[in-house]
Amino acid sequence: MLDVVAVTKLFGQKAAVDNISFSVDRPAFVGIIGRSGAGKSTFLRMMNRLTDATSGEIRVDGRDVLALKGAEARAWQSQCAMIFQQFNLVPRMDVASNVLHGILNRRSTLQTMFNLWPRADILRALEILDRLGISEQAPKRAEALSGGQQQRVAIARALMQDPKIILADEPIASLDPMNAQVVMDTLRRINLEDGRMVIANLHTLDTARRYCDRVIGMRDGRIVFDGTPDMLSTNVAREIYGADESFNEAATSTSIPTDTTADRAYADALLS
Ligand SMILES: Nc1ncnc2c1ncn2[C@@H]1O[C@H](COP(=O)(O)OP(=O)(O)OP(=O)(O)O)[C@@H](O)[C@H]1O
Repeated sequence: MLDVVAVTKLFGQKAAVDNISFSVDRPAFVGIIGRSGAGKSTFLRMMNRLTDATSGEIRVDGRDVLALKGAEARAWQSQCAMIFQQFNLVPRMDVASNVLHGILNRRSTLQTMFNLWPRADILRALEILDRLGISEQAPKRAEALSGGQQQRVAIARALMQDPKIILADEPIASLDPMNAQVVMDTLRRINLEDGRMVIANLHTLDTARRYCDRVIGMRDGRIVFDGTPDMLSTNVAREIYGADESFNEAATSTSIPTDTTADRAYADALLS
C-alpha cells in the first residue's frame, strides 16, 4: 500500500530526513515520534508534496507520488489530506464554509468568490460535521470554537476531500488533554471505520502507545525504531529521544483527566 524507499531531504548540507525506508501494507494508524528537529514534519510535507524530496521514492499502491507533476501532483494532494497543529482554518469564515474549502480546488474562481456551492456538497459537509459531533457549530465563525472543535472542523475539511491517507502534523500539540483525546479518538475512528490510513506526528509517547498500530521513531533524520506500541519500552524511548539515564517519560506524556463534559461523553460514545 505504502512504500517509502530511501527518502532523503537535504537543506544545504544538512539531512533533515536521511535515507529513510519503511512499508505499510494495510490502512494502519502509524505514529511518528521523535524530539524536535528529528525530521517528522519534513517527512509529512514531502509525502504531501508541500516540499520536494532530494532523493528517494514514496510509492502509494505502486505509484511514486514524488514523481507526480502539475495536475497529477495536485490530485495526489487531495488524496492525502493534511491536518496541522494550528488547525489552519479561515478564522472569520463560518464552519460549514471552512469544511467546503476542502474541495476548493474543484471549484471555479467565480463560484468560490460568491461562495456558491452545489447543494449536494453542502449536505455532505453537514453530514461530516454531524458525524464528528459538531453539526450545531456549522453557522458559527471558526474562531468562536474551542481548539478541539476547530481541529475537528479541520478533520471534517480533510474528509471532504475523501482522502486515502490522512497526514496529521502534531494534531494535538496545541490542545488540552481532554480535547486531545477527543481529536485522537476521532482520527482513530475514521481510520477504523473508513479504512483510511492515518500517519500522525505525535509528541507524546502515551498517545503513540494508545492509538497507533505501528510506531516509527526518528532521530536526526533517521529511523531508529519501527515497531508496535508494546515494544516502546522506556529504554527504546530513551534511544529515540536521545536522553540519558535521567530520561523521564512523564516529560513526553499527556495525562487525560476524567470528567463528565459533553466532549468526554462524545469521546466515550465514539469508542463504545
Ligand atoms: N525550510 C527549512 N530550511 C532549513 N532547514 C530546515 C527547514 N525545515 C526544516 N529544517 C530543519 O530540518 C530539521 C528537521 O525539521 P522538522 O521540522 O522536520 O523536524 P520535526 O521532527 O518535525 O520537529 P518539530 O517537532 O520541532 O517540528 C531541523 O533541523 C530543521 O531545522
